[in-house]
Amino acid sequence: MNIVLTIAGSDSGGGAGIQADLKTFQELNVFGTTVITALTAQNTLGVNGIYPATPEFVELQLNAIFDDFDVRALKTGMLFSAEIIQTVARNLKDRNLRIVVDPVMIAKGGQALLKDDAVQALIRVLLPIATVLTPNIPEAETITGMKIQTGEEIRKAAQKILEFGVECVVMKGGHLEDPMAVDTVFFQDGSSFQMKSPKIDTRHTHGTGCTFSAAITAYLGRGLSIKESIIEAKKFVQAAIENPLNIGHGHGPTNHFAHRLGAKAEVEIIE
Ligand SMILES: Nc1ncnc2c1ncn2[C@@H]1O[C@H](COP(=O)(O)OP(=O)(O)O)[C@@H](O)[C@H]1O
Ligand SMILES: Cc1ncc(COP(=O)(O)OP(=O)(O)O)c(N)n1
Repeated sequence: MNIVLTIAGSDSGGGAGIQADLKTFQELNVFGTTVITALTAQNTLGVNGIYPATPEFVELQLNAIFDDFDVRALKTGMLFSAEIIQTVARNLKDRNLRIVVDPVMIAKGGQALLKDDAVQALIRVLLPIATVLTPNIPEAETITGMKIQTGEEIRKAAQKILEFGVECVVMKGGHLEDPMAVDTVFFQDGSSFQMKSPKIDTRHTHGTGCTFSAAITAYLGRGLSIKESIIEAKKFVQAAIENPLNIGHGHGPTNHFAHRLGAKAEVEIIE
């Protein structure tokens, strides 16, 4: 069995964070383990409170996992503070791991999931060891300090992110004014490709970023290439958005079961 890990925050509402990651891992036939960085009191209407773990307890969880399991790939989600980021990066360095970094900063309801002063730590210690970084446009703007609206601005920002040391960056286009959900992927060797799918008109998009990065991690854990993992993950999240569950009174979760129930999503790949 392929073992993967998520280092992220708990979403009591079950649509994002650790819960979305574990559901995705289960659906994609990998064994999921967890390191919880923070508890959130959260539902589809918003985040009512955050209770972070101490960096020492994050390290204790990491040791528990690495002392016993042969983890092949992992993802990071909500990391909350510079201290937790430093603890995580220190414990991941020099291990033979494929690392997906989802630079979670702000929840859909506007609540901060990463402290402002933690962004520099993310750039300095986590990006250099990342295999894949999956920023949405606002996150990419914060990381690069650049305004991003056009295709050319996406390319320039991606170039700057690659200079921070990540192997591959997926610039997620879900937040752009576009009838299609277009993600553009850039690699260190200068190659790139685009993934296009119809943008679904729905408010049930809570946890889309978590689900996408968890699916990339699952496919990497199963031994797929970086490119294949990203394409298959885009299909997984598209199917999850296209078949909503109608849970809660706000931004409802995506449907992790859609894949198991045979939902197929068409994603156009443009080289
Ligand atoms: N309404 C939508 N319809 C189809 N795909 C979407 C939609 N919103 C986001 N996506 C896709 O979901 C994935 C996660 O992106 P996004 O929602 O932007 O992440 P985040 O949750 O980090 O803001 C990306 O592949 C993006 O293109
Ligand atoms: C605990 C926790 N982690 C991450 C998020 C953000 O998830 P994301 O997939 O970006 O979805 P939205 O918050 O944008 O709906 C979260 N909310 N909680």
